[in-house]
Amino acid sequence: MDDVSHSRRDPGEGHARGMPETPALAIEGLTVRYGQTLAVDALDLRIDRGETVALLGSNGAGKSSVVNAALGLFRPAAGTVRLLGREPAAALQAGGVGAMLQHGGLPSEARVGEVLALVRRRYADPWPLADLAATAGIAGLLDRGVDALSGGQRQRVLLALALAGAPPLLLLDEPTSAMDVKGRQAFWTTMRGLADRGHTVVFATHHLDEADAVADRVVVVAGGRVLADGTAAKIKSRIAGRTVRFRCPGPRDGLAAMPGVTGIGGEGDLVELNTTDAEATLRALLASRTGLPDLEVRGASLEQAFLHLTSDLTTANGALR
Ligand SMILES: Nc1ncnc2c1ncn2[C@@H]1O[C@H](COP(=O)(O)OP(=O)(O)OP(=O)(O)O)[C@@H](O)[C@H]1O
Repeated sequence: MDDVSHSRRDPGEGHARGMPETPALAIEGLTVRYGQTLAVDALDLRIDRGETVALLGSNGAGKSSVVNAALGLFRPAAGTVRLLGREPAAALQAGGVGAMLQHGGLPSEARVGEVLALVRRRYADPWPLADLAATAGIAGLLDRGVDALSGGQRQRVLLALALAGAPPLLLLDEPTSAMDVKGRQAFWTTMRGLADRGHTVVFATHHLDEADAVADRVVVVAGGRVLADGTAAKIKSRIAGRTVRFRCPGPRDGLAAMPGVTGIGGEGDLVELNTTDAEATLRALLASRTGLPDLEVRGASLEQAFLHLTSDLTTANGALR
C-alpha cells in the first residue's frame, strides 16, 4: 500500500493563526447506558488536531460505545460531544469526519468501484479515486463485487469510504480486526501518513502492538472510564518493572521467591520473571543456577502495563467490572 500522498482539505482549516484551536474531539461527562448496563461512565476526553490516538481496552470496555456516541449514532444518557467544534451530526454533514464502524455494511450486489464513486460524489472535493484506492490498498478490487470480498478486503474498502472526503478527523472502530499481518502493517503506514499530514486519527483497538506502533497517545479504557492516558512509553513506565527471560528445562522451584520478582510466566521451557529489581533478580539467578540459556532483560511491554492497569478492575471470573 502506498503511503498517503494526498490531503485535499487542510485538516486544520478555519482556524485563525495564533488562536487556540478547537479540539478535534471533545467529550465531557459522556455516560452511555444500555438498560441496566453502564457502558460509559462520565468519561471526559479531549483530542487535539493532528493527534493519533488509540483507544485501548478489553472486550466490553466501552470503546465502541464511545466511538458510536461520538458519531452521534444515539443520544447518550448524559454528556456532550463536539467534533471539530460542532455537534456530531453537523460535523458529519460538513464532511469533516470519516468513520469506520465495527459492523459497517456495504450494499450487496454492487461493485467496489461503484460504491466508492457513490460516496465520493457526496463531497465537493473528494480524494482522487486512483490515489484513494492505492492508499486504502484496494486498487485491484475496484471491479470486484462487494459480496466476494474477504473480511480484510472488506475492511480496506470501508477504510476507503471513510477517507473518501479526505476528512480532517477519522474515527475508526477496530479497523484492522479482520486484516492479516501484512494488511495491518499497510494500514499502520497509511495512518502514520495521514497523521504526518495533520489529520487526526482516533482508533479503537485490542491490539497492543498496534497502539504501540501507531499512536502517539494511548487512552486505556476499562469499565467505561479512562484508566490511563498518555504516550505508550508513559503508560509502560507506570509499571516500573522489567522482564527477565531465559530457558529453564527443569523445575521452576524457588523462582517466584527470588528478590524483586512480582510474577512468573512464559510457556514451555521459556520462563519470564516480572521483577521490580532486575539486578537483584539476576544476581540470585546466577547464584542458584549453572546456566541461563537465551537470557534477556527487557523493559515492560504495553501488554504488561495494560494487564497491570486493568487488574484492579478485574473480578474473580476475569471479567472487567
Ligand atoms: N446494544 C447493546 N445492548 C446492550 N448492551 C450493550 C450494547 N452494546 C454494548 N453493550 C454493552 O456495553 C458494554 C460496552 O460495550 P462496547 O461494545 O462499547 O465495548 P468495547 O470496548 O467496544 O468492546 P469490544 O472490544 O468487545 O468491541 C459491554 O458490557 C456490552 O455488553
